[in-house]
Amino acid sequence: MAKNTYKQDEALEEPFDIKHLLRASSYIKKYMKRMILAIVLSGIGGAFGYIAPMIIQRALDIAIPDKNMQLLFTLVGVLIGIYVVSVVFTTIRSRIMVDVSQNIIYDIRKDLFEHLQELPFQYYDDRPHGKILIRVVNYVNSVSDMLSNGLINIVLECFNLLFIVIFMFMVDVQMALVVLCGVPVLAVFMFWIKNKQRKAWQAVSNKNSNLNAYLQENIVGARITQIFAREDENAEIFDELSKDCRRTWNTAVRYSNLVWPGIDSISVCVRAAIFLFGLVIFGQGNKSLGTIVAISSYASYFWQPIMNLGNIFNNFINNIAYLERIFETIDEPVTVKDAEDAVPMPKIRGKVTFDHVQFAYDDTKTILKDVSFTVNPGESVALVGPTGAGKSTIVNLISRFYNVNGGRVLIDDQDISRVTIHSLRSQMGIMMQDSFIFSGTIEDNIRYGKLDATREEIVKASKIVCADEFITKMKDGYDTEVRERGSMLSQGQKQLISFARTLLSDPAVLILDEATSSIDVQTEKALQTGLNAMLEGRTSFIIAHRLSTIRNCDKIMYIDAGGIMETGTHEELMAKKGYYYRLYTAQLDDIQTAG
Ligand SMILES: Nc1ncnc2c1ncn2[C@@H]1O[C@H](COP(=O)(O)OP(=O)(O)OP(=O)(O)O)[C@@H](O)[C@H]1O
Repeated sequence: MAKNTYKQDEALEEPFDIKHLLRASSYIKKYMKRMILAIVLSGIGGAFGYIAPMIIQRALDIAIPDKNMQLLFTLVGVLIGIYVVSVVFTTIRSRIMVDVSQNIIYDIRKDLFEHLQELPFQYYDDRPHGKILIRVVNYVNSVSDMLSNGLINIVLECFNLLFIVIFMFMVDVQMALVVLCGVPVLAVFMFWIKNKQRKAWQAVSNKNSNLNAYLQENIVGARITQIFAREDENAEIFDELSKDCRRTWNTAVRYSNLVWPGIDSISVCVRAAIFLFGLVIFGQGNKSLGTIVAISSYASYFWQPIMNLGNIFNNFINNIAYLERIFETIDEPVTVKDAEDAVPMPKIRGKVTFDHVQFAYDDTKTILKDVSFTVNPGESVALVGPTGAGKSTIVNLISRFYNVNGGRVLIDDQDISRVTIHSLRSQMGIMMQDSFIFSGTIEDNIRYGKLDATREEIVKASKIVCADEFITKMKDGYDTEVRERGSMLSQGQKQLISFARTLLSDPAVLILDEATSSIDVQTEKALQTGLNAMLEGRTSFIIAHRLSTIRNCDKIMYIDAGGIMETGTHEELMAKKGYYYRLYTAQLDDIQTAG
């Protein structure tokens, strides 16, 4: 997906490209045997069904006029037998196909999800998440139906058509030709209506995708909407997007509603022609009543497969576009990935070096220009500076969430682009300002840091970071269910849980990006002991706007204008009376004024 917003339709009207279908065949290969069995069962069931009009013809032309009851009962028995076989075979086929289709959905979703998990931050920065969701949920459903039922139905409908034509010719060649005269008329009508229908349904799909993107954005931003009382404006946008959905849906349904009346009209004309030709033009008495009834039945069957093939063709065109979108996502380059000769990162001691690092998120602006520094194992470093200076960018590069554009980031003198990402990140503890809480219990959330941790280890970590006190006050303690995103917890509580989670993972390098911003001063003071215990023996990078919290760090780096403007301890930088001094005193002044 190119960069996109909820206001932009996705390009779905692609020229039919067989390569997507060929690629998709990898998803159906392992279910081929079952699909062939389904085709055979349906073929047999269908063929049996088409014998019925011939049996009725015999009943009307022979058994009833001759009053041959034995023949009549035999024919009725055969009819019932045909019906039973058709039903049994069709039911088995349906079961097989439901199973195959669900397996294909599972396989494609698995590939998509695994890939989405590997995609770099940048991918998610550039796209509405609602549109990513619609690919994984709706498009995959639709495509899997095409790959399973769609492909089988093409084969079956072609067989159906063939059977019907053969049986019609077996009943009467002249009358069969009369029926076939309706085909060109039907073909023109189908071509016109299906083209309209396809475009109309693509528009529906696009508008739904836009609505989904906007809805998702609004659910996440519901609090901000209410804070800024933006409900009316948002409702208006939502209203417009909903109207687009309604309008496109109505148009699509209007075309769909034209299909059956159109086909019915052609079918009625053909059947009228059957009676006209059968009873008048070919001469009275030349065609038996049974022949006319049988041909008329076949003629009514005849349109169904043609109509179904038209629908399948339409679905194919739409689904090929969906397939392309799915493959586009699967092919989205994982720009941050293991090098081919990547080796596992040995146990980290904690020396972190930036060696002439250059970095830009995009072509518009260089964020870090030739940044170099070294942090020794066990040192704590605070990154300070104005907003947007590049502090978070620096810590994101240490964990290799982005690749550097120039220079190297080294840990223990090892270039981190040469080690496996998993071995690197699994030794890092990263705490962001927005502490993400998953649905589940508090214990589950803390255990996220170490999946095999015991309850004792969890409680111990919580005690160190001062989370135990508020957790044990809750009715169910560590077993308290926190709803999605931890909506029942305060920001500070979420951060404390996050601290416990990080401590449990026992990282060699610790990154705290505004991690204590939501914790009240009192708790922060209490937490400081825990925090000190946490920092002990680990290299740590701390970003904090509240400068009082980083005074004791071994080193403070003042970041601005794409580089490090000052480095030193709190005392050194205060004595220097430079950038840090001004920032610190300004903050002190603010506190005193507020006090
Ligand atoms: N995903 C992104 N894509 C493009 N530009 C980005 C992205 N993330 C950050 N930036 C830009 O990079 C610059 C540095 O951002 P960064 O988040 O590192 O600043 P910061 O010093 O941590 O700021 P703050 O103190 O406000 O958190 C900013 O100008 C920001 O606009």
